[in-house]
Amino acid sequence: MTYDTLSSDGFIKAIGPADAIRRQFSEETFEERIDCSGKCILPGLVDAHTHPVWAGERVHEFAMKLAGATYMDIHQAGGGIHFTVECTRQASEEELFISLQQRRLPGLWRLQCMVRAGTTLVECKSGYGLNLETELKMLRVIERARRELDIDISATYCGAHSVPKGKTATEAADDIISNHLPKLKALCRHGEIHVDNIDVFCEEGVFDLDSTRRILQSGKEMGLRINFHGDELHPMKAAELGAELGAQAISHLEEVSDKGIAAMAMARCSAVLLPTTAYMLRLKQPRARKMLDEGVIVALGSDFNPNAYCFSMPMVMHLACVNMRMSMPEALAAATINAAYALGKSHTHGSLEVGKRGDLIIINASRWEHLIYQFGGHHELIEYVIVKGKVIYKK
Ligand SMILES: N=CN[C@@H](CCC(=O)O)C(=O)O
Ligand SMILES: [Zn+2]
Repeated sequence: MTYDTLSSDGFIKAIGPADAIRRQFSEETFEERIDCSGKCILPGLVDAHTHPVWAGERVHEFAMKLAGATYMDIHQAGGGIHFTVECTRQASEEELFISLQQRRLPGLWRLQCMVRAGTTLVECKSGYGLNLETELKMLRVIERARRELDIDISATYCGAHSVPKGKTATEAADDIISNHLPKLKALCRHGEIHVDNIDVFCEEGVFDLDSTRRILQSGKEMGLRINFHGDELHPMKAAELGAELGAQAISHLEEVSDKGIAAMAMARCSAVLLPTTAYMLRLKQPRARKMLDEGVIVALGSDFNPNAYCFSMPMVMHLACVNMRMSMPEALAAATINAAYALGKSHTHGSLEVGKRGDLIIINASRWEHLIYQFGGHHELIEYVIVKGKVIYKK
């Protein structure tokens, strides 16, 4: 039996057997009809964690890591996030925007690459400015992308991505709370930018638990959803903190404690797992199975950033299955409805249901599992990417 989905004004109007849909809508005219015989229709993929706005290359660091340097070795030597911060501070707003959407420079057309890999909703973080001026520049670039591009965006303020040179974590937290957040609030109120989530990199040598708590609490008080980096390289009790603060999501969690997992399940705080990073940095894998068994809402993200350079949610799902032992249905749910949950959008995004957004992909395979099974094969498989009923990519 074949099923048709039909969208009107960007929302799914009906789903059902092709014959019934044809009968029901025989009087209607359509902009486009797509014959999907022998193909699969899936919800558009949702990427719950990315850092797509930055300038400067870090390909040289990949070689350093292959030679044995750890993420923190490079960070503490002034590379990593610090290097990207320097380059991003120097880049103009236009240069940063171009890196998101045009093919001008090799390797830099990031959101379009994500769309080609099936992503229809993506979380985008600031966090390579650290000072107010550059954080706002990044948020304006994200806002412009939100208005001008078809891909749907959830915007995250991540001014606490690293402690700026010359400041302690406490001083950086004070600056964020007293200067960044009030400015952000004013700009959001005037509709100049739109920010959905607040993020902190809670990690040994970056933001400690107390500074993380203060920043997240202040963000929450101004109406932002808490969605932060925690328990990645060291156990920080970030999961316990997130559950206590009512966080919507915590990312990474390679080092989460048993108590943290239980607390997240209880608090309905989702875990955004990032298989590319664990793979790239040869970290221990997050305990996806235990999280799933205990009822945590497990989502996936590409973590696209200069450290983990991957646009592709199909590859992320493949890594989640092989390295984190998730089943293919679990990985698909994590890259669609659960990722939408992590962004507070599961009521409108992340599944094909009448009344929800018409965000979908059509793959040229008779079984949907091919999208995960064919590692790196998504360019061949994905024929259409549709956002709000509009074809935004056609192979
Ligand atoms: N862990 C912190 N932030 C990023 C890495 C950012 C960078 O290295 O530029 C992450 O999620 O992996
Ligand atoms: Zn990240």
